[in-house]
Formats: sequence, structure tokens, C-alpha cells
Amino acid sequence: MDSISVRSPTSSSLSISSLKSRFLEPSVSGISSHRKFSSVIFKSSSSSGSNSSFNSSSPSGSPTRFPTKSVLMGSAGKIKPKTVSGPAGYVLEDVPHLSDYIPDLPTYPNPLQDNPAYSVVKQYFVHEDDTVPQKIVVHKTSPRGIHFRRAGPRQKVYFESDEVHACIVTCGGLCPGLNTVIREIVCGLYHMYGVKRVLGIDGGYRGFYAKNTVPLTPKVVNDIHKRGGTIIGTSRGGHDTSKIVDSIQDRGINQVFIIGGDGTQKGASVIFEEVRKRGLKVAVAGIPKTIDNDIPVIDKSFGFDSAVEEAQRAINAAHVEAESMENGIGLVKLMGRYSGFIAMYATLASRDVDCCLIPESPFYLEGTGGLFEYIERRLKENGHMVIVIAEGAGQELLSESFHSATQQDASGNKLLQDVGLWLSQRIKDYFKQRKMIMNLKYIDPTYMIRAIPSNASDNVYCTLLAQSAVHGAMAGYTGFTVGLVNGRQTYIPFYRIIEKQNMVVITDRMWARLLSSTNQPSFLSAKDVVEDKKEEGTACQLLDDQICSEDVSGNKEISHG
Ligand SMILES: Nc1ncnc2c1ncn2[C@@H]1O[C@H](COP(=O)(O)OP(=O)(O)OP(=O)(O)O)[C@@H](O)[C@H]1O
Ligand SMILES: O=P(O)(O)OC[C@H]1O[C@](O)(CO)[C@@H](O)[C@@H]1O
Ligand SMILES: [Mg+2]
Repeated sequence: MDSISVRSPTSSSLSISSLKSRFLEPSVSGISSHRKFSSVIFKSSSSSGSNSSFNSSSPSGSPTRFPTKSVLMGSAGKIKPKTVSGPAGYVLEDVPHLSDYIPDLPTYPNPLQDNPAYSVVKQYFVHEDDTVPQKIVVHKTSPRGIHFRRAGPRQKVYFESDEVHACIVTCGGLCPGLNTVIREIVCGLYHMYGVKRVLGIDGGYRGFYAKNTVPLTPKVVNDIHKRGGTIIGTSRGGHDTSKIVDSIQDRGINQVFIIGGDGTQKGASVIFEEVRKRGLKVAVAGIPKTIDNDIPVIDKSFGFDSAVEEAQRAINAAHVEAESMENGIGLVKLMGRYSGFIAMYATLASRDVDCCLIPESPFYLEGTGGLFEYIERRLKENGHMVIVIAEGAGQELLSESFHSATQQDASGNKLLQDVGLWLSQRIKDYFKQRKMIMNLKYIDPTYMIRAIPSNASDNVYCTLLAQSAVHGAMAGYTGFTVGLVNGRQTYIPFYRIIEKQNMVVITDRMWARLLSSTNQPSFLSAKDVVEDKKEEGTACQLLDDQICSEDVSGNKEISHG
């Protein structure tokens, strides 16, 4: 591979491995908390009702192998991105590593090399210079662009098996596949790395300090992938960084696996920063979860396919109902608070849908080019129709009608009004006024879609994500979310995952495909399209033929490839 140089005025060309030391944050001495020593070295005294029979010292009874000096190596303030640049516009957005702030960490041979299942695999270990490009559609003059570190097992690990005390937490709404990810983290740690101590944190972030923990073993998790939900519970709100990290220290936890959506990953990012500030040898790994598919960078989130598949059942029912009545309308509401991916993909998959409404595409009801005009035309042409609406669509129209105060859930997410009920009523009123017979059936399967177990392909996807997270933590990487980028498993720094939400780009080809499949109006004027394209530019959302480069200070530049 080409030599890679740091984007720094003083740098010369170096291999990635030799770069780590150059990214060390200035160390901060002065430990203010007694906890910094007690929690790592001695048995936890404040396990707040923990069921765990484990203590926080090393299993041999000796103090944890944790260099005292490293405790002193906290870093102050925000952590700078680890960006490495190379020839032809190559940029690696690297993830932090424990050795960035803890010097002289011992390494060990990866136990996988003796595992009969893996030892036969040629090149099983990932080369440390392997990286994955974010954009794969390029022109011959395009810069190579942003890359992420390839996930997978490394030749050397930074934890001994009996030293590891891992925990898993799930936060936010349910999503198919949560149990599969939990199962595969436990089994991956146990079977690949011989790690026997894994705790489930009960009930989301607040479970760290307010609830019991659940010891997780391969036996406990054996069958859980066949169930929906999460066996360790989940919640919104209750993120208290300092209390969470206190609990991590008190319990002697040194690998934290955090499964959740955009809010959860923001929480994981601040936990990582606090862990690093305290200089702890604790790897913090995120596994992105969201049926809304609103997490950027990654190809898609786990559970999304299962949710789209399940949505088909509701759309089918709506179609059967609509077909069987005079001027029948089947209206289906699907999840999607800010991003309409489930609605878009369910519509594209079904082919029975005549109109799909999503939060990203404003619509209007009355007048030329409006929804009522389209519904009336469709009923006259076809005798029935199916409408799919994402729950976040048209919220601005509802608030005009209801003048309601904005309410939020415990995590600060806006609570939505029922757009399906509202639209049903408005359609009924319209046809009553037109004295036209119409039969509308409203189906709201929202929670049914996310409470199911994951389908076969999501199960495989969850397994790979979980195993990649385990390999990453064992290899000493931290402050990362694991994710599929262009079909490859990667480690993505938290700041990339949390900087914005993934949304349907309505000037993109996928939305055009949907419009041409349903024949619905776009509800956009030519002027809107031009303005939307301009906004995309500011948000650095790329069209297929554009390259976005961004410097370390976050200055974005879009050029046509
Ligand atoms: N900015 C933030 N900083 C720290 N913690 C956060 C932040 N945003 C959200 N959290 C915490 O993350 C957890 C989950 O957040 P949220 O309820 O928004 O769900 P999510 O992870 O986005 O999942 P989804 O929206 O897909 O259901 C909550 O416990 C919340 O307190
Ligand atoms: O579980 P709650 O708090 O009702 O939240 C529902 C929200 O969660 C999501 O399913 C995301 O997890 C959204 O689609 C939906 O708006
Ligand atoms: Mg969210």
C-alpha cells in the first residue's frame, strides 16, 4: 500500500502503525478522583444491587494489569479527530486507540490463531493498513477521498482473555435484531477470545446506575435471537455521563458495547470522552441500531430489512381491503420520525402503493397538484388506492390544524402527532364535501414492525457487526461505531456517526425511482428542486457524481468528479 502521511505541517510519510504516537493528546496530570485508583484495582464496593458475582479485580486476584502511569494520562477537552492523509487525496478518518492515551500497554498474540475454526483461514487477520473508501463511484481524476479502518481481528490484542470484563447496553426504541447482536457479542467474546465475564446492563443508560445487571453467558443467550425486543431492556433519557463512567469504574468493566441509534451513539461518544479523560483502559464500542435507518455513513442499519419485510404485510392488508370496496383507500402509517426510509423501501418493494409520503418531501392537500386531486384521479382511474405515510410526514400541516405545544420524549426527541388519523379524517371530509362515495381503512402497524425478531439476512448482518465490535475492542480500538460501508465492515469514529442524520434525498435517484413507480405527484415546483439541491450542498450530502472533501477543521468542499 502507498505510504501514508499525517496531515500535519511537520509530518513526513509514515505507516499508519507508526503514526499513533503522533496523535497523542497532551497528557494531563492531576487525578482529582480517588475512584480512579479504587475502581480499577480493588473490588467494587458500590455495585448498586448488581447480580454479578464478578469482582473488578483481575480474575487471578491480583490488581488489574493497568499501568499507574496510564491513569495519569487523561486528556482535556474535546478529542481531536485522528485524520491521516496520503497521496492522491487519500484521507483516513481513523478511530482512537487505547495506546493513544495509555503508554506502554502490553500486547498479546490473538488467541484466534489457535482456534481450530480460524487457524486454517489464510490471511484471517486484517492487515493494519487495510482501509475502506467511503465513496466508491469515482472518476479517473477524483481524489481518493475519505476512508475508514477495516474491521476484523488483529494479530495482536490489548487484553488478555481473563482480564476482560465486558458489558452490553441497549438504548432507544426497539429494533429487530437487538437480541441477535447481544447474543453474538457474548458468544464472540466467549468462543473467539475465551472471555467469560459479560454483564448485561438492565434498561438502557440509566441501568448503569439505577438498576441491576444481568450476567450473560452463551447458555443464557442461546435462543434469544428468535425473539423480538431486547432481553436486557431499553429506555430513553437518563444519560448521566459521570454516573455511568463511575459505574463502569466501580464494576471494573473494561469493554463497553453500546447498541443504539443516533442519540445512543451521542451518549457513547461522551462516555468515551469521559473514559479517556479519566485515563481508563476501557474500550467503548458502538453498534448502530435504528429501524429508521437515520444513521449516516453506514450502508444501512440492522433490522431495517426485517422492518421493511414486515411492513409488506400491512401494505398487503391495506391493498386487499381497498380492492374489495367501492373507491377503497388503504392508508398505512409506518415508522420514520425524521427519515422516510422504511416507507420508501416498503413502497418500492410492494408495487401496490399509489402514494408514499415521507418527512423529507413536504406535500399539500388542496388545489392543483395536491394530494386530494391525485386521490380523486386515482380512484376514478383504478377504483382503489393505497397510501403509505411515514409518521413524521406532514407534521407541519398537523401543527397548523392543532396549534399544539411541542412535546418531547425523555431523550428530547419531538413527540409526533398521529398523522395517519389526521389524514384519514381530512380525506373523509374532502370526499363527503364532494359527495363522492369512498371507503377508507387506516392501518397503524408501527410497533408491530419493530417488535419482530430479525429475518435471516439481518441475523447474519447482526452477527458480523457484533463480531467486528468484539474484534475492535480486543484490538484496543475505542471510541468507534462499527458499520458496513460499501459492503465492508469498518470502524467509524463517533464524530462521523453523530454529526448529522441520514435522510432520504428527494433530489436523488432513489426517490425518483419511487415517484416513477407510484406515479404520484412530487409536490415540488422547479424552484423547490433548485433550492433543495443548494441545501444539500451545504449539508455535504453528495450526489452520485460529486466528491466531498473535508479538512480536519470541518471545512467542506464539494467538487464534481
Ligand atoms: N446528545 C446526547 N448526549 C448524551 N446522551 C444522549 C444524547 N442524546 C441521546 N442520548 C441518550 O441516548 C439514549 C437513546 O437516545 P434516543 O432515545 O434518542 O434513541 P436513539 O438511540 O436515537 O434510538 P432510536 O431513535 O432509533 O430509537 C437515551 O438514554 C438518551 O438519554
Ligand atoms: O418507542 P417510542 O418512544 O414510542 O418512539 C417511537 C420512535 O422510535 C422509532 O421507532 C425509532 O426507534 C421511531 O421510528 C419512532 O418515532
Ligand atoms: Mg434516534
